[in-house]
Amino acid sequence: MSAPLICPSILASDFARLGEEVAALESAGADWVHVDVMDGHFVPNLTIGPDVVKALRPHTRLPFDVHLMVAPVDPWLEAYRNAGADVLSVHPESGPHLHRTLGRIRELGARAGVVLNPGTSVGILDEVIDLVDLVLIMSVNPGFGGQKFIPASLDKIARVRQRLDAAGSKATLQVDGGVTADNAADCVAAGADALVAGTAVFRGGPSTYADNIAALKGH
Ligand SMILES: O=C(CO)[C@H](O)[C@H](O)COP(=O)(O)O
Ligand SMILES: [Co+2]
Repeated sequence: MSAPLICPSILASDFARLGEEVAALESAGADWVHVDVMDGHFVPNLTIGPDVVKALRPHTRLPFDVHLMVAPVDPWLEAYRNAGADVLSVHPESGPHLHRTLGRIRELGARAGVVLNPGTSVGILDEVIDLVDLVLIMSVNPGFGGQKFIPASLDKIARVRQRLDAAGSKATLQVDGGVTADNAADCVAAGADALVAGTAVFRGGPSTYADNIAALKGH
């Protein structure tokens, strides 16, 4: 089993020092920077606009993995891509047309991700599997960091892994929400390739980031 990609969510970072925080993640061994975009409408929280992503871009060479919790999402794709997003992930419920949205993300030259909420069936994947470069399984309901991992997510990871393998898809399987060093290995054993973690990376301050990331990788 190879080590998972670790994608720290800057939702849990010090917003007063965001540039330094993303630079510190790179030195600490992170693989991607996960950016949670919330609109106060699709989810009950308001976070990071494209201008902030653009301002962060010169501070790290790590890919920006942008998780869009915005409805409607289509009007924002280009702005986040131009700001420096490498992956753009969308929720089917943020609509209105998932198939068109995923195609548009690829047209913009980004990797296209689809996000499955805890209450969203994995069946929707079958309809768009050829259009996705990443599947993000939410292991909490979206909107806030610091929530508890929903144990049933492990079975869902395994079911999505099976579907991706059966279809010959090389899409990355990512898990987001309540991921810690205690459940990371279970997520990987179930088939995850990439783990998002906010609280588990940032909670001890910058001197702990490298150890926290290593622990999530299983070292
Ligand atoms: O998408 C998210 C919430 O909607 C965040 O990425 C997620 O909650 C990460 O934070 P933590 O690791 O603290 O749970
Ligand atoms: Co997220």
